[in-house]
Amino acid sequence: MLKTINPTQTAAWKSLQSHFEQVKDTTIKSLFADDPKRAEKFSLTFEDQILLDYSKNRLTQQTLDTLQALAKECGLADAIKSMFHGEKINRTEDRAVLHIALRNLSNTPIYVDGKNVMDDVNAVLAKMESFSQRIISGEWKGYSGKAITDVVNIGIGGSDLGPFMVTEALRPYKNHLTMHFVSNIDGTQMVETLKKVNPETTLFLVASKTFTTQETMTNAQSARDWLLKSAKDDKAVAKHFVALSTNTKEVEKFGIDTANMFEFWDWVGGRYSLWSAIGLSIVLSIGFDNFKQLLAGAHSVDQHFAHTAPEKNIPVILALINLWYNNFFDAQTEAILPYDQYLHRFAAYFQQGNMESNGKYVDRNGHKVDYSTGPVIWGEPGTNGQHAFYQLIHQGTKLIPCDFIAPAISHNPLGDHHEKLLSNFFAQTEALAFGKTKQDVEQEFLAAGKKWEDVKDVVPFKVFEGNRPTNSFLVKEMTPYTLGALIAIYEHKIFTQGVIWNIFSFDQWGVELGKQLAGRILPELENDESIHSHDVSTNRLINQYKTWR
Ligand SMILES: O=P(O)(O)OC[C@H]1O[C@@H](O)[C@@H](O)[C@@H](O)[C@@H]1O
Repeated sequence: MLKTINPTQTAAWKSLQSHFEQVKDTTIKSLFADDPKRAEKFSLTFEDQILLDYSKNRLTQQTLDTLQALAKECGLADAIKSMFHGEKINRTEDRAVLHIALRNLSNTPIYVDGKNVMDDVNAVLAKMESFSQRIISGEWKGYSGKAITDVVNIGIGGSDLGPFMVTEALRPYKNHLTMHFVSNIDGTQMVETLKKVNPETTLFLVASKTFTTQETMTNAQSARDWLLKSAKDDKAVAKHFVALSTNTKEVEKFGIDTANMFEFWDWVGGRYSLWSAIGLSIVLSIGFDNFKQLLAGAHSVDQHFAHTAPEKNIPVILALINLWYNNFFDAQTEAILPYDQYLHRFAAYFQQGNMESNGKYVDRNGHKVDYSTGPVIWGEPGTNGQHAFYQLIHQGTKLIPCDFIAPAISHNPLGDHHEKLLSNFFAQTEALAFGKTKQDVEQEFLAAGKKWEDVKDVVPFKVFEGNRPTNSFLVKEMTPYTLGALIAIYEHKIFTQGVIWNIFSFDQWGVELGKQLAGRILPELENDESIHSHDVSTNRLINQYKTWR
């Protein structure tokens, strides 16, 4: 089970506080000057596929050692064992946390309540394999006898972001099926999607762990109505709708045959579910063998996380580095910056992954914390971000630790595009770490033959103080395997931080209040009567809406 220690009360935290006072003004530049072997010491390679360089950070070996001592005092090693052994570490929902079982290709038994979950996991994987083969080969026919050409995944949050991110990231592995994702309750997304597809050849995947989520159920109902308008026979539903869910009863109620249901279980968190039946859109898009490679990459990282010494453990090190900025430098955000267009939803995916997991102010004792927990996660692919928000990262007043991710081998070697992309990837972390001094700026002006009088006023604006921390992930090639590994690295980083912050990373009560209030407001919108039941601001907004609509 997880310990319930306030991290700030540990001996290691106190050491970190005094250590912070000693090193807070040390620059990355001086750390490199003092140790020519720094890049070698502060980097790790995962299976000759991913090089993680974390040397461009504001930390010393002593920082890392003390952070490791903190993780130890907070019971990280036991917490990892608890998760892998299927203990109910999601205590507020009384559930185990076993996304690692979904990709447990070694098939070692994992028990929950005395039952080996691997039997069910393997059965659903086999069902996903045979179903996807029938769809991809064209053997499965729609109501009018035509093969499926388009797949629409209807889901939101964890039932959308993961499958969408991965199918985009693995486009080079795609088959002929066209994938669509509808998540928003805003009818616009469904209407625009339905314009692109033909009811005779479209398969809808209704993806919802609970099968009660308002957005998904409303979208699924509209899609069903749209299908039946053409098919004019309820029997068509069985040929065009499948469900990905944990809730058999609700699936039946919706009218989807449970033979067309792909099950998963309450020990799979929504934001950790792309490895489960929720990944069916991924399987349909890239085929089962590639999906299995995705699982294999994640499984390999699971083994690394569970069995590698903490000082060589990639997710642990990443967790500690960002905790250092979050809790000692008071950094509020972290940017994820993939230099890979295919990863354009990677930051959005981990926005949910991280913020829904560690955005908590109540600790595992039920008390309000007096330290900072999960950061704001954001990011966009490079080089687009460089021409938008990097100004603030380079010269703003906020400290923003950044993760840079790039593949060495491009799937699209067009002219010298990839060299140009990668030159930017390398240049940015160098610029952020080492900056540009006043002397450099002056030298540059002199070399360009400028007169000192003409340029001296502009010098301060051209100085980069540097010392902005980054991690670099250089991935050999973005394959299903390496992508699976990369996602699992981030998942376990989030887990590690949650353990140390003494919070529950696998519930999400913070999403409930808004849902509850929307449920109360919806019937109030049915007529044009003036509303007085809320605070004055909300009343006014509702009443203005009623006059304008
Ligand atoms: O998969 P379903 O049950 O539709 O949930 C979709 C999403 O709903 C939200 O409210 C959150 O709870 C997310 O964690 C979840 O991924």
